[in-house]
Amino acid sequence: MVSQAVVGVIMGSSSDWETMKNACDILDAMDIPYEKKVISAHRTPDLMFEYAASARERGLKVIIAGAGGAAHLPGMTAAKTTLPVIGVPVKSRALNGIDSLMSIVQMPAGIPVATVAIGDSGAKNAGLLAAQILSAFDENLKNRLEAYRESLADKAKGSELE
Ligand SMILES: Nc1c(C(=O)O)ncn1[C@@H]1O[C@H](COP(=O)(O)O)[C@@H](O)[C@H]1O
Repeated sequence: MVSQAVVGVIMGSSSDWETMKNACDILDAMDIPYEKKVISAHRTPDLMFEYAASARERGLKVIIAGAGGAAHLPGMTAAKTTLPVIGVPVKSRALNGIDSLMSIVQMPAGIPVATVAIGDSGAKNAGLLAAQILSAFDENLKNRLEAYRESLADKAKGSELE
């Protein structure tokens, strides 16, 4: 049986997948059911509106939205839902993702997007943030997150320098 998705991972283009895969890898590792889709505020605006407007009633709890360049997807998604939206600035070819970051982070007061860092690490942290939000209501997930943190600490303590 496929579990009901609680996280929606959306991205402006299939070219964002290499970055956004990092968020999905974390969700897989944390055993969190999610769905992933290409949705664009620019190229498929009606689909974007419909997706965001129906997200809560379809059972989603958090949305992770990644986009590059003129990255309107996270903010426009946030405008159409009161679910938490985590924005991932995808590294753009022309401006290295600074454009994506500025587009996503500078939301007007009232419509927040929780913005992470540019690129792969940001996407990974978006997955972790989604997990941490859900863990406020899920003891087992909290335990998995604690085990993950312990593995990070063990790795750091085991670091060898030349
Ligand atoms: N920023 C957006 C939006 C949006 O914000 O709605 N839709 C697509 N894009 C971005 O355009 C970049 C180039 O896309 P292509 O590689 O398809 O040309 C991608 O990083 C995508 O997120």
